[in-house]
Amino acid sequence: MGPLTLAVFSLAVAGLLLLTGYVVYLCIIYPLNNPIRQLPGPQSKWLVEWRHIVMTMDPRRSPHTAAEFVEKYGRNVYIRGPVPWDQRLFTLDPVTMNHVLQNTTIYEKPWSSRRLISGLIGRGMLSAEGQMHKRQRRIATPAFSLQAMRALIPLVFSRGTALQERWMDLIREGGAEEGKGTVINVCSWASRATFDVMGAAGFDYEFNALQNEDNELLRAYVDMFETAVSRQKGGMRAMLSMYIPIIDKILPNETTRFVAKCQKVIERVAGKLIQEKKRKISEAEEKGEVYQGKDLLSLMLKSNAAKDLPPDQRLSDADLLHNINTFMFAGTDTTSLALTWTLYVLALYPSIQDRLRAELLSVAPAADLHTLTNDEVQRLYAALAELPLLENVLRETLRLIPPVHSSIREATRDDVVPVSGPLKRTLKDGRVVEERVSQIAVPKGTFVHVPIEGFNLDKGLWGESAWKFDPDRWNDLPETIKALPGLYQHTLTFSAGPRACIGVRMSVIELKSFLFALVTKFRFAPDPASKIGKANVILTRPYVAGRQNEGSALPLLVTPYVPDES
Ligand code: HEM
Repeated sequence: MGPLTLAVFSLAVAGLLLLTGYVVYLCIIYPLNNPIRQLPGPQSKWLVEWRHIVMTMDPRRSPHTAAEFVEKYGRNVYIRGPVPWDQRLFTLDPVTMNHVLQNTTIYEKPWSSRRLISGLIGRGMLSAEGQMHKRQRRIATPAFSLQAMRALIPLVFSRGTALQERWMDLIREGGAEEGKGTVINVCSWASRATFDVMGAAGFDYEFNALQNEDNELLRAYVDMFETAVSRQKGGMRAMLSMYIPIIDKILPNETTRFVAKCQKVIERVAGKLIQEKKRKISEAEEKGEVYQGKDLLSLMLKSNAAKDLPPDQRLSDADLLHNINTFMFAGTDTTSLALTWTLYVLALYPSIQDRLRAELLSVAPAADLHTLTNDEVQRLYAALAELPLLENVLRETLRLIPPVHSSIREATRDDVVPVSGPLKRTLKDGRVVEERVSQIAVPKGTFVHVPIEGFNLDKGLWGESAWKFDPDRWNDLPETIKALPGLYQHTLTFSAGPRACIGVRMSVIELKSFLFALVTKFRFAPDPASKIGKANVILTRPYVAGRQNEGSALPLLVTPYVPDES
């Protein structure tokens, strides 16, 4: 063996030893020494552990799991993620949760989930951390102000009216007899409508998804997001790509090639839109005018060009494009699923549906929606915003079926988190004892599971009826609720703290406007041929039992509402 070969060999051996040492540390030493393991929790004996994730994240099981955890182990529980170094704190303690969600410099989104998002839509607000995130959020905040959102109301209403008209067409085309309806997959239509809203409101672009789904940019977004959804269901390769992302580069498969193709289309078409917008803004400036664009992109470009913004705080065109992608990803299916689930619960509770319709009709203008002027639409929305049952129905559906089921954070340094009550510990002989402590140690690298649905459905906080749809509960909330963290009505549906949803106002406007357009024109009833189940595939989606492989669907019997029938 020559000296060069020997050196290469020695280096390779040293590298292998280092790698083995690191793997041993990650898989054995770090997990065994993490004090989080002292907390009680379900057993785990395996190197690769999926059961805890399934128990806590599958919406068919998760409410039972959370209730059982609180009963058996208390509100701070140790669970395992899929890999041994994924040591998780599962907390249903509002004080602990508040600490984690407020302290965004300590608790970040884990590298693996950020990579997954950024690999798809780039480094927008959803996946950025630290200064980069702050910069993006600062530039975007004015675009989501109350005033900016109000300006979008007529645009949102026009898409609600278009959806109403499309459903009327479907009922006519279905050849339903007078007074009879047809079965409509409300899930896919709600999704098309929210894509149209986001195209127009996000970057002044008409997808025309309610007319057909052929638009090149629409197809790129829809196909790319669907690939992400199907990947969530997907086996060993998906897991390997999550933890060892370079695999996608070295061994691209059909999925990675397909996503790259969609990204190219988005870069080309949406990239051109950004350039056109910039041109329009500077043309207006040259004429001494202010460009009047009301869409999120125009408003972000304006705040990005503000004279008092230091140059190192400005976003590049790539950052802007990634944030447009982020709004498409974070703002379309979330809202369409919220609408879908609301129509579903209204179908299950016809008396509440009737009460809601009566309330909506009490503010309905005599003229058809599409004939209203912008001012009339604004007045109509102002009246809708004051309706108590509409507000309660929305709060209650968003509480009961939050589209984002749960989230996750990782401690980027050692921390101690406050806890509100005694901790339970399971002794070796199986006895459970309670210990009075005010905080627990959370070492760097520990994951914190954020059970959004878990908090929203907690019977200890919301009372025995927590799992039931009861919009009237909002007229008389228990005191325990008012101390809960949450951006929206004491629920975690839109998360909490500096990383909470930026689009909450926009989605409420969409949901109220769409509910007005749909519930005043149609009656909704369950489709007797379809049993609906829930699954958490990135978001909590409806599926028809036995037909899960056809994708997310929620067929409802939709019948035109005839005003004098009740
Ligand atoms: C019913 C509808 C919606 C729900 C339930 C929802 C829920 C959420 C939740 C739970 C988060 C936090 C995610 C996490 O911590 O992992 C979030 C973040 C976010 N949402 Fe929404 N969202 C909705 C609509 C929208 C809309 C309409 C937009 C934009 C147009 C939007 C844009 C965003 C963005 C950009 C973030 C990241 C914020 C940040 O990290 O600073 N969302 N959303």
